[in-house]
Amino acid sequence: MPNFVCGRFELDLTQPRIMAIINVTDDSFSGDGLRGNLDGALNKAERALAEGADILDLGAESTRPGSDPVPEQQEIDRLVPLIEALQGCGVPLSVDTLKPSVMRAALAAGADLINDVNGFRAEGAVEAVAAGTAGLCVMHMQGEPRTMQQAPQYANVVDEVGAFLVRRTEVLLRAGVRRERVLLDPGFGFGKSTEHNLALVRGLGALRDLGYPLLVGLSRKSLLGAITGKPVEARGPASVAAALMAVQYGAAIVRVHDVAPTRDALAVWQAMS
Ligand SMILES: Nc1nc2ncc(COP(=O)(O)OP(=O)(O)O)nc2c(=O)[nH]1
Repeated sequence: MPNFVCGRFELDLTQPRIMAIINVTDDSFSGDGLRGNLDGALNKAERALAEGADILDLGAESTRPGSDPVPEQQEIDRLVPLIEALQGCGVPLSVDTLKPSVMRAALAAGADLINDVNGFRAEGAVEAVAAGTAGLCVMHMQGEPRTMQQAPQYANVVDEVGAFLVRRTEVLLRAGVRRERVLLDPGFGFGKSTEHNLALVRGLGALRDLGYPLLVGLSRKSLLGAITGKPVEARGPASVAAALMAVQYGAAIVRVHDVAPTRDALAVWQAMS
């Protein structure tokens, strides 16, 4: 598998990688948002790096079910100082946004990866990222965060998610994006029922066969609450187990809140595989 190209970095994905979630939001579902608190976010980033994070994913707009959009200038004002402060941190800086103007501001500030939960569907999103070498995570979402969990429907969720990801990626490639810059993500919890999410976990191998590295985000999500009955703050062990299963099924990168336990679990997985 060729290295994943993301900005100033090339990531070797022959071993599973950890993307640490750094939310500077008001209302993230996991309650970990740092409300635009730059020092808090920097401390969290430093801890994630010390614990072995391979990528930092910076987000300033919650995309939890039922969430409302954040004004783009507020998103930019929260993200740009953080991106600038983390220059030179030694790992790729990912920015979790679906707004083209925020993508442009993030890239100008030095972001290495754009993580778009909307699959670069917004008007101008493809144009905002096509040039350059930033990594691009194409994620599937059915509907929009505000309403996506009301009644998600699929005839075959793995086939439909896969077809969407291929369509969006082909748009990027036609715009001149090199395939080594692309990650795919099925978007757990983004317009999916528990059954849909479980089918997608078991279907990760089929999505991996599309020919691009997979990014998977299951950490603390409602799927784990449905399985364990635990509230979001008690889903750490389930999140580690889910990350292991995702890697076992073919994920190249896991997006997590808790880096240290995930790092240990992946070390055990690698030693025993
Ligand atoms: N690529 C990708 N990006 C994502 N961004 C946000 C969330 C939601 O999780 P979180 O950031 O913890 O919550 P919130 O969006 O409420 O801040 N999940 C994903 C995901 O599964 N994949």
